[in-house]
Amino acid sequence: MAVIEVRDLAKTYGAHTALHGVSFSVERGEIFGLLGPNGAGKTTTVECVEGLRRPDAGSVRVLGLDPTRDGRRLRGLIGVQLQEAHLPDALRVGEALELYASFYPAPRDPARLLAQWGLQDKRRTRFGKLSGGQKQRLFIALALVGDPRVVFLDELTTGLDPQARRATWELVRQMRDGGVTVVLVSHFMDEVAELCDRAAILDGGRVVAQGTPAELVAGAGARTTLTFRPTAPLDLDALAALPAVASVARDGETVEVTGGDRVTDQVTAFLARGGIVVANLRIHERSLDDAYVTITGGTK
Ligand SMILES: Nc1ncnc2c1ncn2[C@@H]1O[C@H](COP(=O)(O)OP(=O)(O)OP(=O)(O)O)[C@@H](O)[C@H]1O
Repeated sequence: MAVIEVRDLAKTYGAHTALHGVSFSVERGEIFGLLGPNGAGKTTTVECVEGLRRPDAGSVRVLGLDPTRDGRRLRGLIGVQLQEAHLPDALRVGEALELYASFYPAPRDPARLLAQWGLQDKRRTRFGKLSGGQKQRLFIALALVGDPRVVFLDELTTGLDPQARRATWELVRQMRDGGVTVVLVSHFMDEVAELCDRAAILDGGRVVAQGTPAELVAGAGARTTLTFRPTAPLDLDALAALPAVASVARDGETVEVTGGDRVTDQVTAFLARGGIVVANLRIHERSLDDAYVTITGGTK
């Protein structure tokens, strides 16, 4: 069942159209990514879904509720990761969680959340004294304290070291495995490839691609590129006729072949059949990062 259903969402700020009919849906228990370059419309979209912004046209349903009409009820069911500026430096970690817990009818136990997010030793530490990673974990704990069914995470791991990023990803998976639906706004393709079950790429206020990370990669064109230098004459037409090969090009002595899933097997078998030894063989598998650059024209 779709937990979030967005249809033909449109939003204009003065003369500037930020969203031109955005549609996507998020299923229960998914981690869904929203990607796109600066100004693509991610924040506007998420704010319309959260009920913080009123769309000009289109429809949004979250857990069956209309965020513009049923905003109060909806806010009790969703969690939003805050940005840093929203907490005063003097507030202690434990106080922040107790305060946010007091806003909800059936909050999670703050002490358990602190332990779960590795902040039990920081209960009495003031917000201003936390490291970047600890602040991030506190924001996530605050987003979860109301026991939400849908959580919105924005720039989840910005500023975290590689180890802290991986630890955060693991906690987000645990969140999902506990039945929470997660919407993740991100600029990091490795994060999306690692975490998201599905994602939509926004560009210029439109959804330009959506699917699983693997589908996004496959949809952006040839998946694999092989380059090599043959040490004997090579029949390029016969190479191009192999079923998995999409293109063959020669640049000086180097041959570049692109193609689908089986291209590496077919090209190496072809070379072996002809007894052709190659030098400098390189195989590049298209990543989500490559696909994103192709889809959005290179900006992040
Ligand atoms: N309150 C506003 N008033 C006027 N224009 C706005 C307002 N908020 C956003 N915009 C414009 O709408 C477009 C979409 O902005 P939005 O913040 O939704 O993009 P974004 O994808 O979240 O970008 P970023 O990655 O930079 O956060 C941008 O061109 C932005 O300048």
